[in-house]
Amino acid sequence: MHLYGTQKVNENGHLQIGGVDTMELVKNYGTPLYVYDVQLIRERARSFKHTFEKLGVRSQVAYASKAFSSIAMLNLAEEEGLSLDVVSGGELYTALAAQFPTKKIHFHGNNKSREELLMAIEHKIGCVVVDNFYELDLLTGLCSEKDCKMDILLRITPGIEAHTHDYILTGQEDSKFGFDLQNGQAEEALKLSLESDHVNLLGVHCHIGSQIFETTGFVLAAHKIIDKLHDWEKKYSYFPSVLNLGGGFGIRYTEEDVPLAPSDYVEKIVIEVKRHTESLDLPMPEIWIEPGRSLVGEAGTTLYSIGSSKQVPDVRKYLAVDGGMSDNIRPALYEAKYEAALANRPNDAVEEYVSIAGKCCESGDMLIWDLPLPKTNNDDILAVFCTGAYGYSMSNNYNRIPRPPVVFVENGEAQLVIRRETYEDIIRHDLPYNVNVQS
Ligand SMILES: Cc1ncc(COP(=O)(O)O)c(C=O)c1O
Ligand SMILES: N[C@@H](CCCC[NH3+])C(=O)O
Repeated sequence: MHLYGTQKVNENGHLQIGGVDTMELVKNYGTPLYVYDVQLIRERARSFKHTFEKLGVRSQVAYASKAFSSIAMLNLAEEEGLSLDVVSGGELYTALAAQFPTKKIHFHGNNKSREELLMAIEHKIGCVVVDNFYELDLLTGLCSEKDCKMDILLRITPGIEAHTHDYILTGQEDSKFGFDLQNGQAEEALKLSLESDHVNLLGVHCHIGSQIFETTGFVLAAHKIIDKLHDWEKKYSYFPSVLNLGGGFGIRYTEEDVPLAPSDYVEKIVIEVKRHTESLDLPMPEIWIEPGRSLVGEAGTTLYSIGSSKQVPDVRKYLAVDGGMSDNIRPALYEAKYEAALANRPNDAVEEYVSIAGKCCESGDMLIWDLPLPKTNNDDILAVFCTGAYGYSMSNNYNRIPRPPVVFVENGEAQLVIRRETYEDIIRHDLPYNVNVQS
């Protein structure tokens, strides 16, 4: 069993996280339950930040809040000195509710609405990462109406195929995101931005995909962009102050995944960017990155109660838990793999292989295939590891299942930071249909 962060097997023989016995957590908060190891999140954030400091490079490390957005999480991000990437009015609203410093918020998205851009303008956020011509036109129009100027980055698609799942690739030419670097769109966007009195072009952005284990893709993207910036500097006498290389740094879900440490990703990429800019006699831009998964992924564990089981003779045994694709849709969506263990007796010997099913009415609602476990009973608690990124944030109410709560643990203390949804919450927005009422 691989233990993450502060996880250990304690004197009771139970899995402990952040100094708190997971059986205590189950007793106090029930299951399913998302548990976050706060110290591990802090360590990750510090590792990214300190590496930039060590290399003497001006930087911003923006937490990509799509990975897990909640007021408490954003409080933590602020405490650790991170900036913030939001991609919707809802994520921005959460940041405002958390009183996150607005100047450190970057607004992403490939189809920001007029209302969302107005929200960004009204709250004077740090910058908008402009994704397309429609948005550039909309934003300059709104800034003109409001008589203001917004700092922007242009999102560029560098034409890089990173090695990851097709659905989480974003840097290739045939992508819904960004201005294409090869076909002239990026240059056209640059010209329009430089001509506008209502946007201030801070620099360029690219994000090549997610769950990436090598630095080759990042370095290739940076090189392609810097080469183009070199041409543009000669043509337009413009060189950006910011190069944002996005997120996408991989984490360990299973033993098949061998990610680099955050410091290694940063160090390798920054050294290459420095080398390349120097070779072209260009200034070193400020480097921004946007890690999501790598800040929170390994810090999250989901605790489930074990319920029914079914033996398909000579094929497999299914073991069902009290959650599933409603709290972790990644296996169904990406065939994502996870490891798990019994939280109440993690060191017991393996006796069989079982496949962990969710409780949703969907054959594809399987969390883990062929998991080695001791023989289980209904008092057992299954801990699924590494669920901190895109677990809660992609959770849903399929089959009208309430979302589980989230607990932060640190230094032996547990704190509820998102409460469990109730059935009342589930019907909160429903209205009856009364055929006799015309409205
Ligand atoms: C623009 C942008 N930045 C950052 C991220 C965060 O990615 P990850 O969670 O893989 O670090 C994403 C999501 O893939 C993204 O689309
Ligand atoms: N949600 C995805 C990654 C997409 C990231 C957003 N661009 C995942 O769970 O892996």
